[in-house]
This record gives sequence, structure tokens and C-alpha cells, in this order.
Amino acid sequence: MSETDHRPVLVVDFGAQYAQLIARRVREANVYSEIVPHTISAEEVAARNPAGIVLSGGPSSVYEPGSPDLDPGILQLGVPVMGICYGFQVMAKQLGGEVAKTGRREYGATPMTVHGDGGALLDGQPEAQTTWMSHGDSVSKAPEGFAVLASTADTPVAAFASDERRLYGVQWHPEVKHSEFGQRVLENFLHRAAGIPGDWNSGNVIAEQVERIRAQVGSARVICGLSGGVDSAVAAAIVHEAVGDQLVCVFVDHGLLRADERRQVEEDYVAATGIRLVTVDARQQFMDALAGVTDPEQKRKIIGREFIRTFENAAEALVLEAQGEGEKVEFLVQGTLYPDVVESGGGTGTANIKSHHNVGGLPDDLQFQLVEPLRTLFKDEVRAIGRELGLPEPIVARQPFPGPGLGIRIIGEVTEHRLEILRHADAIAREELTAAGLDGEIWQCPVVLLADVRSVGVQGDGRTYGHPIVLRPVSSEDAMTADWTRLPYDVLARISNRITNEVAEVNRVVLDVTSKPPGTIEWE
Ligand SMILES: Nc1ncnc2c1ncn2[C@@H]1O[C@H](COP(=O)(O)OP(=O)(O)OP(=O)(O)O)[C@@H](O)[C@H]1O
Ligand SMILES: O=c1[nH]c(=O)c2[nH+]cn([C@@H]3O[C@H](COP(=O)(O)O)[C@@H](O)[C@H]3O)c2[nH]1
Ligand SMILES: NC(=O)CC[C@H](N)C(=O)O
Ligand SMILES: [Mg+2]
Repeated sequence: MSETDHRPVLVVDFGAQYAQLIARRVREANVYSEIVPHTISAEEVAARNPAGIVLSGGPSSVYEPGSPDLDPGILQLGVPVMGICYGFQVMAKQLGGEVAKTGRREYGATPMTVHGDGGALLDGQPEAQTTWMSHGDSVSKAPEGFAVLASTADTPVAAFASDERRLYGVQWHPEVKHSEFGQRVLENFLHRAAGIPGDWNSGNVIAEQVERIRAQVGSARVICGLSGGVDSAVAAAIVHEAVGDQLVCVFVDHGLLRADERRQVEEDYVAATGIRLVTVDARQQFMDALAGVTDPEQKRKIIGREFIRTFENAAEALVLEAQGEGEKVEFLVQGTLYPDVVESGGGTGTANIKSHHNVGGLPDDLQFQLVEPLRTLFKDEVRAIGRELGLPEPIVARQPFPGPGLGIRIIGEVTEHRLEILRHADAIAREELTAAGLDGEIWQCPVVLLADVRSVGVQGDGRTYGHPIVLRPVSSEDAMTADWTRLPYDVLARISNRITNEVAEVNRVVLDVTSKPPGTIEWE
């Protein structure tokens, strides 16, 4: 561990929906945190030298055979621990309390009463407050020597604590916004009970990563996959700060870009940063590899693989250019964020929803060592870091665009002709949204071509048999959950009108009104 590194708070994941939310709320309290699987051993925990531990919720019951457990040594390390829901129940069981299915379940907003002064955890909070619950099991008896801090009508032991052992637990979910004083509970645990200073912020991330990258890379040369998006722009800026001109950025034109994107990236990015940028025209290579493919996961894997092949070729070209002087380029920088990792099933026991090209889509024979300074962060944290680094607002505020680009927005086989149709429709939608001043309000608006669907229309008194275009405007905080954006009808009407008039092959425009979950943002 280097000097600038902060001791982490480890969030132990028992298969919770919201483990990442806990980690995020801890960071909002200016304390660095990372998620670890519940299978972690006490030795592994000790080796990380954590300042505190939070145990997440989870779908299982602690008394079921085979339910996820915690190495009992972890509670004996002397590191302050707070259990949430399932994590609270695991603590109760291990410390000699009792957990039972009482038949009294609580889901959603639940009134709670704080006992006495609430101890370090609930100190300074109103006696009556609303918490957000989601449980069917309950702690029926607190462990010996633990104070019961709170209760609800159906849960007599809603929180317990031993200030002496610095062990705490709550039945409710302080990480969700619906828990009225949730953030205060977390902050009390971190700052008061565990005594961790709130001195971590995006500025620290830069310093820590710069130091780490220097140690990882030494004097070697590095390439960075640069897309023009905010994540890779910030990753590149951090690496540039660490190793200067050892870095060359590589922008891949895979033919799946939006209208005018290549020119924009080449001009804006170089002007803003002065970092060397090489553009590779790999359009034919990607089109050949995608020919005949319709399955979304297959598309993603192919695109992931072709990206890496393109980076390998670019790295070789750089070595040749240096006339054999530079050694092989071994490091590849990617702007991978935490949601990319989680959705690719790379979290701790999380399902594979879709293989992001830069994580789950990487080929097995990857030769590069990856440099991913943003891998544990969410997009809004990355934007804050970008601002700190002085990147211009148009780059920092840019809406996300997925690496596989229009390839995963054509439902069906990707062909040149279909790409042209989609590019045209997408340009119209973007132009109208920008003109209406809505860019800041939406997270992003995928425009999707249902290439294998046709419907009957009538235009100029004649019959048409064309394709539908789907508009998918969404609002989100971190892309893990999202809602469809209620765009003004007149803007929708203008977009629909223009697309059906100007794009000959399209005779219908439809609006996707699905949140995430159950949908995802992209269609594939
Ligand atoms: N066309 C491209 N050329 C080179 N690298 C790319 C390209 N598209 C994506 N990448 C790489 O894949 C990573 C993940 O893509 P992703 O779209 O998630 O991030 P981004 O484009 O940097 O930011 P944003 O999410 O805002 O679009 C990028 O950070 C970048 O390293
Ligand atoms: O670089 C990327 N490579 C990918 O393979 C990929 N798949 C989805 N996305 C983007 O991630 C966010 C969440 O998207 P989903 O709800 O569709 O999973 C949204 O912002 C998507 O645009 C990707 N970005
Ligand atoms: N959200 C949770 O952690 C639930 C814990 C446990 N499965 C219960 O129902 O009580
Ligand atoms: Mg992108």
C-alpha cells in the first residue's frame, strides 16, 4: 500500500441488490470503499488493512443449510463492523443471538422507534423515524452484551450495538434514500463509531491512481483505447498525468459510430488535451467479423475481440514506427467503470446481464496488462474527477455511448445499409433533442432499428412496408437503474415526423416506456 492510499471500508457482498449502493454511500461520506465477496477469509480481510467493514443484505436465510456465511474470524479482528439486514442477521447468529422467521415480514417504508439516546450509531436522531425495510427473518434475541437500539411494531430488535467491541447492526437499509436518516446512520458508523476521517475525495483518486500507475507501468509504453466518451477521456488524462508521453491514445473507427463522430473525437479531444491520438480505420474488419451474426452476446464477444485485435495491431505499428527502439507495448488503458464490471457478471456473485465489450467481451488470449484506474467508480464520480483534472465540460458532460456502438442498436444482423439507416435516424433524434435544450436532462437516448421487423404504412397515397425506429430516452444516476424520460410530446412529434419523412426505409417511430429494471438501457 502506498503512502497516499486510503484504508478502505470493505463492503462484504451477500448477493445484495444494492451492495454497490452501499459502497457508493460510504464514498459519499468521503470514505473510500470497495466491495468484496462474502467468501473472503479473515486473513484476506486483515491483509487489506480495512478501516471498517459493512456487511450487506442478501436473499438467503441464515438458518438455511448452505446459506452464505462469513468467516467468523472477521468479527474477531477488532475492525469495526456494521451489518445491514442479512448482514445484521449473520452477526446475530455468529455472536450468540437468535434469528427466526417470526411470520412478521416488513417491506417498504416502516415507522421505527429509537431507544434512549441511540448510542453512537443513532445518536442525535429523532425518536420516531421512517426506515426502509425488506425482510422476512428477524433477530429474535440480541447477542449477549449488546444493547438494543431501536424497534418497530413487528421487529423488537431492529438494531443492536456493542460500542466496546465496535460491532453494530441494523435490520433496515440505510443505503436507500427512502430511509429517512439512512446516510446519517452510515456516517455515524464511519466517523463516530469507527473513527474514520472523511478525507477521501475525487482529488485523492487522482493522486492514488497516478502513483499506482507509475509503479505498474514504469518506463514502458502504454496505449489507451479512446472513444471520445467521458470514461476513456478521464482514464487517459490520469495516465497522461502519471507517465506523460509514454501514452498514445488509439481511437478505433469500427464503422459502428454515429454520424460525424470520428471527426468530432479527433478534433475535440486532441484540442483539449494535447495527448497523441492515432485513429485506426477498422471498418472492414468489424463488418466482416459481424457478418451473419444476430445474437446479442455473440455480437458483443466478437466486438470485444476485434477491439483487442485492433489494439494489438496499433501497438505493433507503434513499435515499428520507433524503428525497433521502443519495446513491445504491454499495457492497455481502458475507461472501465464499476457498472461495466457488475453487468458483465464480474461483480461478486452477480449475474451476467450482458458482456460489456471491455470486460466480459475480452478474448481469452488477451496479451495486454490492463490499466483501469476507474474500475471501482460510477460515472458521476468519474465526471467529478474529470472536472478536477480540468477537462472541458463538453467532454465531461457527454452522454454515454457504448463501445459496441450502433452494432447493438440494430436488432438483427448488422449490415452497411442498416447502419446508414440508423445513423440517419439517430442524427435527427440527437439534433432535435439538442435543439430543444434537453441534453442535460436525459442520461442518453439510444435510437434502435428493429431491422427484422416491418410494418405497413401509407405515404403519398402509397403503401409502405418499412422498419420501426425505437426511441429510448432514459434518466439515470449511474446506469444501474434508470427510468424512461418523459420527453415533451411536441419534441417527440418533431422527431417522429422528421425520421419518417427523411429516412425512406422507416415508416414508424415508437417510444420505449420501460424502466431499468426490468428493461436495460440498450436493447442488446
Ligand atoms: N471507438 C473506440 N476506440 C477505442 N476505444 C474504445 C472505443 N469505444 C470504447 N472504447 C474503450 O472501451 C471503454 C469502455 O467504453 P465506454 O463506452 O463504457 O466508455 P467511454 O466511451 O470512455 O465513456 P462513455 O460511457 O461516456 O461512452 C472506453 O473507456 C475505451 O477505453
Ligand atoms: O462501453 C460500453 N460497452 C458495452 O458493451 C456496453 N453495453 C452497455 N453500455 C452502456 O452501459 C450503460 C448501461 O447499459 P445497459 O442498461 O444496456 O446495460 C448504458 O449507458 C449503455 O450505453 C455499454 N458501454
Ligand atoms: N434484504 C435482506 O437482506 C433480507 C434478509 C433475509 N433474506 C430476510 O428476508 O430477512
Ligand atoms: Mg463510450
